[in-house]
Amino acid sequence: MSNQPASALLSVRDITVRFGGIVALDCVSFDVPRNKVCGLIGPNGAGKTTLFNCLSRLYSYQSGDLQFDGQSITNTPVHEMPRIGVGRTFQNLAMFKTMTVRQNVMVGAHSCSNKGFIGNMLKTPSSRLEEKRLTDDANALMDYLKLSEYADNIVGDLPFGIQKRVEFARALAAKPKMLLLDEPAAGLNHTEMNDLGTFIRSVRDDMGITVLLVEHHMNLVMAVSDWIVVLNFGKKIAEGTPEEIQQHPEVIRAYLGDGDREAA
Ligand SMILES: Nc1ncnc2c1ncn2[C@@H]1O[C@H](COP(=O)(O)OP(=O)(O)OP(=O)(O)O)[C@@H](O)[C@H]1O
Repeated sequence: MSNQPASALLSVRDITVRFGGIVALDCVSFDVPRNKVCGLIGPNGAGKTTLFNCLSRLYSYQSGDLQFDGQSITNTPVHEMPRIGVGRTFQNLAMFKTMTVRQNVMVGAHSCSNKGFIGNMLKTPSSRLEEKRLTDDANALMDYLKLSEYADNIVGDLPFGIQKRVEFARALAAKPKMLLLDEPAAGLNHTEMNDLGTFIRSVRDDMGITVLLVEHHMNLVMAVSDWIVVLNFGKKIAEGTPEEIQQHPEVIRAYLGDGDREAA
């Protein structure tokens, strides 16, 4: 294996976000290397979701730049994000709950399709071919995520853990280069959490997808991350390997230190 550092797929450069008087992100910079799992952690209110929302282009930042695959995405509209290769899941599942599993996965697939509305409407030969390719890909993904038996079930009728897998399938159907996972372990039982760890690693290893993971379950973050970035009160306080982060004095203080602060 080469000793060269992996090139960054995402570069976060001096991002600052203010909400009135609150500085949610204060000049935050870090790189996410290609084909790695990067954990983004920090206590409540540290700025993790705000950063995810900047990356998804749901929030604007007052200063700084986000470079994805060598290009600034500062002016990229939110609807373009799937097409440039950024996929995302949400804390509160974002899906069409009255549609079937298959229909949800096809929505994800269509979000990166290059066939326009007119081509699809007129059913041109090339749009029919494209539709077949998307359907085949969706079937393969449902297979991969063990969802085939639920393909024609309404999503809202399925147990929570399966709905989560549908959300992953929908995000993966758009063939992202990077997947943003926002607290994917929330609400999962122990077995589902173990399956999630396996899934995150396989997304990296089998599909070559880079993952940025916001998660409060430290065991999961430490088990799956190649690199971890720590925020506290909107500032980056540390980054490193899971081993380095677990021993980092400022990280330990951030998680355990409220008592010290009050005592001071
Ligand atoms: N839309 C908003 N309007 C005003 N303040 C906001 C908004 N979004 C976030 N904030 C504030 O910005 C700060 C960072 O919040 P953020 O939700 O990004 O933290 P977080 O690390 O994701 O926290 P948690 O782990 O609790 O989800 C907090 O002080 C929060 O109250």
